[in-house]
Amino acid sequence: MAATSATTFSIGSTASAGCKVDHLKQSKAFRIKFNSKNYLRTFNGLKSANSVNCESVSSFLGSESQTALKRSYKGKPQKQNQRSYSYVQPQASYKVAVLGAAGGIGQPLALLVKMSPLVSALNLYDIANVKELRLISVTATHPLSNPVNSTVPIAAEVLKQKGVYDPKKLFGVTTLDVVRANTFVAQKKNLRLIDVDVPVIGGHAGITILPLLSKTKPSVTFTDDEVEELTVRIQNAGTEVVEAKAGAGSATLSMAYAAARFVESSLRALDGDSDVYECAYIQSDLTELPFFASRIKLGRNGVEAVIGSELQGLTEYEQKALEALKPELKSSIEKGVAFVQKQPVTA
Ligand SMILES: NC(=O)c1ccc[n+]([C@@H]2O[C@H](COP(=O)([O-])OP(=O)(O)OC[C@H]3O[C@@H](n4cnc5c(N)ncnc54)[C@H](O)[C@@H]3O)[C@@H](O)[C@H]2O)c1
Ligand SMILES: O=C(O)C[C@H](O)C(=O)O
Repeated sequence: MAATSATTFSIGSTASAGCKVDHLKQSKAFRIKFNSKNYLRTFNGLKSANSVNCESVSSFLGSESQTALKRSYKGKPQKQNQRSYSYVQPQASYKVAVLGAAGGIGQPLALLVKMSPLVSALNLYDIANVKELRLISVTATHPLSNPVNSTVPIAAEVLKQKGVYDPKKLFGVTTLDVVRANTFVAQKKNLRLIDVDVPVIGGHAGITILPLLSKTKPSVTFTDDEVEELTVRIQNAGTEVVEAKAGAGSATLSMAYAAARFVESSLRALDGDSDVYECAYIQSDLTELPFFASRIKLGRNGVEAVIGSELQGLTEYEQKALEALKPELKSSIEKGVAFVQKQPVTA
């Protein structure tokens, strides 16, 4: 298997999940190992919404019928007296690597990932304060480094050059936009945060972040002013933090939370949970753009299906915003691809 250098496409914090076998050579500098013996509650605080209501999906694998997917969305039958949380027997068998682990996001992310009962070993990599760099190979990667709209196409091009690109296993982490959308809507409508689910599509910068407020669960009515105010706040939330920190960096703890949630979802999918959905920025044919964030179904092999139904029946405001974001997202994607093409090819 071709080895991918940690330095090749991690310009910040990246969590690579899914190595059940010993693919990841551990850094001498950091290694944490632990085991879970007992039944533990699922990592509920990080669990994304499930039971997606959708009318159409485009399947990555091309084999699932709509009916089969709809059946899977209904979730597992609830046993009588079953409590609202579920139990898992932790396998504690997955290795996770955090690249950029010494950074503002990497440090709290490592702590949160360590809490997952599905993780048996956490390998932390950084170029800061280590004596030795090692090559690692990865089975799935989650770049969250900005600008995500370009770094994902960059990662795709680099992986293509190395002959190891699998579009089903490359995700740009946009979970923070969903976390923010859920939080702001819950505050505005006086709802319990855990009940709120707002899909966010497009990309991860400014107007390319498009929260689909009309698809909010539970069903909520917004005035036009509320839609405008919430949409703009969600789109500018990253800048809000950057400005509040006044030059001392961007969102760290909220991003660590969001990334840990995405890692947990990926591990649950790898472990066979058939009811795992997240929004992520991926190679996509949902629109004319080659990369696009939308809700996806995660499975053992990465992206199992793209949930296209959420792009149907948009409000006029959302439809206009979708058309408006496309040129900007297209330009960011093209910049990413051009950036790689200008680099000398390395072995
Ligand atoms: N996707 C999102 O929603 C989102 C949200 C917030 C921040 N971000 C982005 O996440 C990235 C990281 O943010 P941060 O606050 O943790 O930054 P940071 O500068 O505190 O940490 C980055 C770490 O990565 C390390 N690093 C750099 N190059 C490396 C390499 N080649 N291999 C291994 N480690 C390397 C650095 O030494 C540093 O410790 C930034 O690009 C930021 O813009 C994304
Ligand atoms: O890192 C940034 O520039 C902002 C970040 O992407 C965020 O959404 O908080």
